[in-house]
Amino acid sequence: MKILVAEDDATSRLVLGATLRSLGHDVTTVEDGAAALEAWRREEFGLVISDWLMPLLDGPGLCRHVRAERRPHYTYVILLTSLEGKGNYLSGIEAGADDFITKPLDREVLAARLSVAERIIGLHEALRIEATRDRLTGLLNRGAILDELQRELHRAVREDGPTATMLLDIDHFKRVNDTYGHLVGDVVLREIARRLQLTLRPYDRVGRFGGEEFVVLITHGDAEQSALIGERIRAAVAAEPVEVPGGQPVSVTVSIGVAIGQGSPDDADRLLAAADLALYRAKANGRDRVEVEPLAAL
Ligand SMILES: Nc1nc2c(ncn2[C@@H]2O[C@H](COP(=O)(O)OP(=O)(O)OP(=O)(O)O)[C@@H](O)[C@H]2O)c(=O)[nH]1
Repeated sequence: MKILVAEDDATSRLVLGATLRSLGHDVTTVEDGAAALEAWRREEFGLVISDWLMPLLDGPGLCRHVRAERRPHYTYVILLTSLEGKGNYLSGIEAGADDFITKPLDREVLAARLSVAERIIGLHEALRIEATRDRLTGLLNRGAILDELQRELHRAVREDGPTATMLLDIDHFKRVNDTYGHLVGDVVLREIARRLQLTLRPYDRVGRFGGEEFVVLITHGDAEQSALIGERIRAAVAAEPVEVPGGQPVSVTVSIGVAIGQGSPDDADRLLAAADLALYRAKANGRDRVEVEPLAAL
């Protein structure tokens, strides 16, 4: 497990770091709460073990920041304390800590608490996946891809670069359902999702927007590059009919609308509306095609 240790006492820091490493963990140690917060913002840690009293930012203060700044993955926080008394434990929990370990440290107690931490982190992760995935295709669901779009817009603003949003809709999908039945329709949806993932780079994100509509976010996508990617997706879908268990292969095509944004994090709705407009044009112009909508005056 990736663990961040915040402890101002050099000897305790050394001992705790060495013990955690000997238990097989990947450990980063820092000497105060502010450095811990900086490291936590920079990297992903499953677990933070923090001393209570530290210069600059104390353990509960660090907890409050960790809980206030939303991250996709849960961070489990254990506070180290030699302080006694219910009041303190309660204020630590209220600040967002998950558990306490009393100093001086006992290796067996530490190992036991870490296995509880791993169990809880695993449960959080399972819940997160359940809440963000589309059951049928395994892609991000509507809520999750909209969250990703928001993050992508913040990144584009920070880096002062473009970002592209693509809306993709299977052509005449109702006919597929009507002709072959819903189960075959589902096979087609799953196969389109698979081809989309194969065609995209690992850092581009794809989600099911609803029904037979998908969203693709192209990081750093300008108009020219996004049109090329859209074309690659279109061709990958049209290239081969979808194999269906026990039935005839089904030929499908997709229409794609692309919108380019480079403005404010508040542009999600405008970007989606522009991509929808381009998609409408792609449908009106004969389907199985890509249309790009440049975003004017963002
Ligand atoms: N099998 C299956 N079908 C779905 C699912 N979600 C939506 N659909 C179907 O998708 C079809 C969408 O049809 P329409 O919106 O009329 O559009 P279309 O037939 O694709 O035509 P164009 O978009 O104009 O090319 C409907 O028949 C829905 O029942 C799903 O999860 N599984």
